[in-house]
Amino acid sequence: MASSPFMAGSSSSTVIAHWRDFIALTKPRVMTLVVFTGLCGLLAAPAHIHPVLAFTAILCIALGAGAAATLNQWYEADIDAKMKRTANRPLPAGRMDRQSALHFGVGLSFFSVLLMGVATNWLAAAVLAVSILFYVFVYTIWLKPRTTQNIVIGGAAGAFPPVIGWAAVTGDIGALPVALFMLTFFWTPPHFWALALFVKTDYAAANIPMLPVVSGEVATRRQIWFYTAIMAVAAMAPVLLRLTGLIYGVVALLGTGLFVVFAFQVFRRRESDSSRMGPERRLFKYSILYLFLLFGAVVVDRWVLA
Ligand code: HEM
Ligand SMILES: CC(C)=CCC/C(C)=C/CC/C(C)=C/COP(=O)(O)OP(=O)(O)O
Repeated sequence: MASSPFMAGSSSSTVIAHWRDFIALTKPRVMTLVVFTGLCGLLAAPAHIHPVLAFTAILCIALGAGAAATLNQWYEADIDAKMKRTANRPLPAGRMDRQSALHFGVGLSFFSVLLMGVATNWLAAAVLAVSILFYVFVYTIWLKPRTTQNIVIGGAAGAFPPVIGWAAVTGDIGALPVALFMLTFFWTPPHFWALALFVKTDYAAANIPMLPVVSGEVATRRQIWFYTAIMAVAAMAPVLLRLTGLIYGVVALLGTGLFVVFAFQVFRRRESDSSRMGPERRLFKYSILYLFLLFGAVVVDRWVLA
């Protein structure tokens, strides 16, 4: 126990971490969807970019998101140690010292933003910087330990990638990436609170004021339903505003319809069901597929109907 590097005297004790632990710090599974939404923002833009520059822009989004995730874990090592889901991460498990994680996170942040600026443009680099800073300072450090609305406001960080992808190609920010930002922004509460309903005890153990812990399950189910309704409007907005075409319209209508059904099942249930496929788990898993589908449809729409 005394050798756990984030505990007493942690910053001076050095553990030689395996490269796999550095990868783990970047939360690669979560980042697949972050990178995908960034890629779709880039591919939906009405401009051409050299494939090498496009690849570099997406790499920068991946590295920036990974840097933000690393700094989140650097800051939260003690919290992660208290939750079953996160206790085996490199820092709480003692496979890496905090200083290495800090250097890695800060270095990657600067590298991703500077490379983005040099390779594409400084607007894309600035938005990337804002999303990293937002995730680390606004969400992780400021809101997460303080308010049940932490993920609503803090979730904005995860909604920036389509804006960054678009800006990397065009040098500006159009109506479509703003609409995609809104979609991801209002998608985040049902995505996260569905999960929080079945890992509630974890957050209670770590003393994090997540909505189900503080306000209870009924209030959480109501809020999931509320944000799903707004998300449904945001999902249909691109086609109603003629920013996308019919392919997106059909995918968004069917996909959102199913989302609404699953969210309603979560809303109607009064007691928790932590079975393998209870409504909360189903909504959480579907939320991920849903965002992949809608963002993919934006690109198919643009390339097929172009
Ligand atoms: C404040 C906002 C968000 C919070 C608090 C949140 C929280 C979580 C948590 C706790 C998990 C469980 C997996 C893990 O242990 O790491 C998860 C999974 C996931 N999240 Fe989110 N999320 C947020 C926003 C996003 C955004 C913006 C995206 C992508 C656009 C995203 C994509 C995913 C994906 C793909 C998974 C599944 C990963 C896997 O398969 O293990 N999340 N999220
Ligand atoms: C380009 C760029 C910087 C993108 C950032 C993307 C971003 C903010 C994604 C948020 C996703 C995420 C893993 C939240 C976890 O919340 P948590 O850290 O509270 O979860 P935990 O309990 O698993 O630590």
